[in-house]
Amino acid sequence: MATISATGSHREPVTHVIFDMDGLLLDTEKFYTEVQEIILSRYNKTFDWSLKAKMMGKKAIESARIFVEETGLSDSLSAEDFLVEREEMLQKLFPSSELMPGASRLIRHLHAKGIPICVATGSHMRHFVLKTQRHGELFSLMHHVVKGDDPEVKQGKPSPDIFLAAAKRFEGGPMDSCKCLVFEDAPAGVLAAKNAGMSVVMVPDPRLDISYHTSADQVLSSLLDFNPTEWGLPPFDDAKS
Ligand SMILES: O=P(O)(O)OC[C@@H](O)CO
Ligand SMILES: [Mg+2]
Repeated sequence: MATISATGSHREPVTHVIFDMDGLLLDTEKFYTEVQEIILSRYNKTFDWSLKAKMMGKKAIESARIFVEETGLSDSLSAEDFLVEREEMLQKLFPSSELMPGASRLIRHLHAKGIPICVATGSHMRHFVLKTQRHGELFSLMHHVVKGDDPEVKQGKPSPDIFLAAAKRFEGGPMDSCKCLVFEDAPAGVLAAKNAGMSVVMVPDPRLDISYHTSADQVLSSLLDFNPTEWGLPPFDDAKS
């Protein structure tokens, strides 16, 4: 089934699109999960999706603090040391990052139709470069990319900072928030988009608790299920009428 839920039945037509990156365009959330499971196993603890839900989409140091606190490890492992340990493993994994289903099709479609598109990711510059190194041509279609270590992003998601900065940098910006559609996979990202006054399509991992779906305007199981015309955007050329 394409649409899991559509909590906001009234859809504002949009003119600009902002994409999250990790877990939405790129299948990189699995790398974070993998290394966090390895680190926790050293302490005979297990990683679960309730903790994952709190960490994903956030700036590295913010999610590291959540990790050590929620797992009760803060006395033996600082957030900073956790990041150092995680980093060594992540750096080897990121260059093999693959696209999520439907990401290439949707980006190419919107770009071809002249819809301004950009990326707003909690990832900092160094990680962004590693993750996108096999996808340079696709990411070059973005009008701009706002990263987590951008000076304008004072606070990570769920703060609206990153999406407001993204809306500002479009041609003729700042764009009206209500004209911007955000695609997100993370609960913190969905809240950040809503805090910025934008519409948001959530494409969550199926392991995420469905209680996190309620803030999104639409919830899809894949980017392949997105119907641009529902949002006032041009239809896919191969769309069936
Ligand atoms: O904002 P995104 O692109 O999901 O990046 C966050 C990332 O650093 C890991 O969750
Ligand atoms: Mg994400």
